[in-house]
Amino acid sequence: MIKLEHVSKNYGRVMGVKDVSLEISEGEIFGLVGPDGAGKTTLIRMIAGILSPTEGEMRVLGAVNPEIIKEYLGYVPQKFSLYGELTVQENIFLLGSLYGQRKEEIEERANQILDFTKLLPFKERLADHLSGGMKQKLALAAGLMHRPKIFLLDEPTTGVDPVSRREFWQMLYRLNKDGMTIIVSTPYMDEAELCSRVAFMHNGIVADCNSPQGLRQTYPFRVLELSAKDPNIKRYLAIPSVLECNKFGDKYHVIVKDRAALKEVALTLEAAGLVIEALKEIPPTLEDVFVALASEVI
Ligand SMILES: Nc1ncnc2c1ncn2[C@@H]1O[C@H](COP(=O)(O)OP(=O)(O)OP(=O)(O)O)[C@@H](O)[C@H]1O
Repeated sequence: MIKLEHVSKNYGRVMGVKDVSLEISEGEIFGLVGPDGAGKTTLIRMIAGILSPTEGEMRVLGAVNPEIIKEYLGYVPQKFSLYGELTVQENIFLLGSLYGQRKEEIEERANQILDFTKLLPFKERLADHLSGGMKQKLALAAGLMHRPKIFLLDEPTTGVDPVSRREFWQMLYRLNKDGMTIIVSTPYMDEAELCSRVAFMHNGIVADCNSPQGLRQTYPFRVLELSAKDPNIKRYLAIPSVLECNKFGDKYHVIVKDRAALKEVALTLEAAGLVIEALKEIPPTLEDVFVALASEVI
């Protein structure tokens, strides 16, 4: 459905995206994750036809012409870009008219999507007076106006409260169930878990791309979860069998090569006089995988 072959984008001397080849199939919820500046926005904007690649080729449903591609796509940008001084309904109506839809068609579609996004009771409210979560729903509604086949969303839930985030994802799931292909960038690991496949971006490249389960299964190391209260834990664990030690909430994830390291870690910490509250092997989380990909140890 979407095919990128050796796509690159440079902004003068800065490479936003480097030699990315990807295929996204119909019906996927395809996630893009990666640290700030990894190239996610650049990639999404190229697929959306807003930016042109400096190199490489991109096809969306067989088309290469951005003007044709735009017809198939809905796009929710990272920053709210609708009119704050217009009401919810006026924003939607305006978009409908920009797409050249007839008045009755606009009204019918606006009612459908405002109902779907639960914005109907707020249709007379100025966009500027909506909460962060509702603004994102309005952006989603706006992107749906022309019935796109593919929906691109750039960090749509960043800064949105957890309840609104869940509601937003329920909407994405319903759209996907009705046949829409979704490409979404997110900084949240729980959202990455909800995708059919995830591409992890780093310094403009796609470092890995697989299902969340596949990413965890191919992770080559073991993860030890450690609970111990000492600010110097990382320093004590500067031993050959420990590859990395990362803080996860109030615990640590100690990344080791093999199971034998568990004993060595315990002995090292005990020798340093540390009280270990808990130390056990756990399956790797997506975050473990991404941390390793970002530090280029896998
Ligand atoms: N218009 C621009 N001019 C120059 N450099 C840019 C421009 N847009 C992006 N970049 C650079 O390209 C790289 C990729 O940026 P991009 O915004 O695509 O990353 P990102 O993963 O979306 O990060 P974020 O989540 O912070 O937006 C970064 O180094 C960024 O500074």
